[in-house]
Formats: sequence, C-alpha cells, structure tokens
Amino acid sequence: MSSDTGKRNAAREALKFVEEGSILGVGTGSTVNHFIDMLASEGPSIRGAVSSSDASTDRMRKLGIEILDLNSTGDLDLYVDGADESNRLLQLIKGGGGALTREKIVAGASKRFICIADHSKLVRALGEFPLPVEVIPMARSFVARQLKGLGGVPHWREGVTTDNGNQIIDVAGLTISEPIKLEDRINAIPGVVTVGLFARRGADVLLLGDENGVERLDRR
Ligand SMILES: O=C[C@H](O)[C@H](O)[C@H](O)COP(=O)(O)O
Repeated sequence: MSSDTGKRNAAREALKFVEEGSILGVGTGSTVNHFIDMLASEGPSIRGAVSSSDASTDRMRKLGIEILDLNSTGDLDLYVDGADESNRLLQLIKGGGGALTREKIVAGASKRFICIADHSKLVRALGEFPLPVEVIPMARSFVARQLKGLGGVPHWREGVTTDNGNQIIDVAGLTISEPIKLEDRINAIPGVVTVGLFARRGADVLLLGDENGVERLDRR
C-alpha cells in the first residue's frame, strides 16, 4: 500500500541534497509534487529548474520557480524524481504518469539522480508494475505485437497522449530478470520512443519513506 506520509518524508529528505543557487532537474508525479511544494516553501532558493513534464512545469511556475530549457543549461548536478518500482540495484520502472521520455532525458543529463518514493515501491524483482512504453501513434499495434513476442501482455493506455504527442502501451506479465538487456531490446523496436525501464541510468540514491522515517539506499 502506498503511503502519502511516506512520500512526504522521502520528499523532505531530498531537500537536503539541493544546493542554494543551483539548477535542478525535477521529475513528475505525486511524490515529486510534494517535493516541489516543499522546495518552494521551505527549501533553499534555486536559480531554476529543468522540468520533465508540462504538469511539473505548471506547478513550479505557479509557485514562482523559474523553468529553464535543458538546451541552454548544459548538464545538471542533481535530478529528483519518483518511481513506480525500484529494485535494490536502484534500477527503476517509471512512466506510470506518462512522463517517462522527458524523465529519461533529464536523468541522463544529470550527474546525480535522487529517487524519492514511499517504501512500498521497493521490490525484489521489477515487473509487477506494468512496464510503460511510449510509442509513435502509427506504430502502436506493431509495437504491441513485438512486446507480446517478448512474453508480455500489452495494454494500450487509451485516451492518453503524452507531452510529446505520443501514446503509451503498458506491458504486464514480463519477467524482468535482466533489466538492462530488456531495456535495450525494447528500445530497439522501431516506433518505440522510450521504455520506462531505467536500468542503464538508474538512481544513484533511493530515499524510501514510510510513516516512521526514511531509509536511504545508495547505488553500489
Ligand atoms: O510518469 C511518471 C513518473 O515516472 C513518476 O515519477 C512515477 O509514475 C511515480 O509517480 P508517483 O510519485 O505518483 O508514485
């Protein structure tokens, strides 16, 4: 069961990594929303943020946080984002909110990725959460057949269009025993924009909150 107090506790802990005057990469989702609110109300003052979604951009702008373009900032020191699942190697499944592509870009452009989540997101093996895949609309059925061939059960997230104008397929039933191999394999299917497996670029630090506090795991 996901806990809002756990999300808040993890979000508050992440504030400690933010440096005054820095440019911060900011992810998407309910846990990150807590982080954004806390950053604005009790965090250090930052120069601005590179956002991973229109939703986070709107929220930050409303709170007076300046939004910067990744094309003009260069690489970032820090990225803070949530996850749908993490294993103990800090490899992640992301994209439950459909923001996976921009999240992967900002994570890739950041030196350090702090992942914040409530404790229920820590799993022994990735794959219980259906794996999101962003696809070019005309390729949707073709990609779905390919994903079926990998042993998954693809489901079109009908009615959802990503910030990039694409569609999402959620793949259930995958056995993800080799996350890096699967990430490469799915990314190689023509028409796939991004798979929500963050195995090559996982988190560097995972902050897992629950009712009592926060557990920190570091990438080995
Ligand atoms: O596309 C959405 C993102 O990958 C989110 O970071 C992820 O779904 C976790 O969201 P939440 O913090 O709401 O559980």
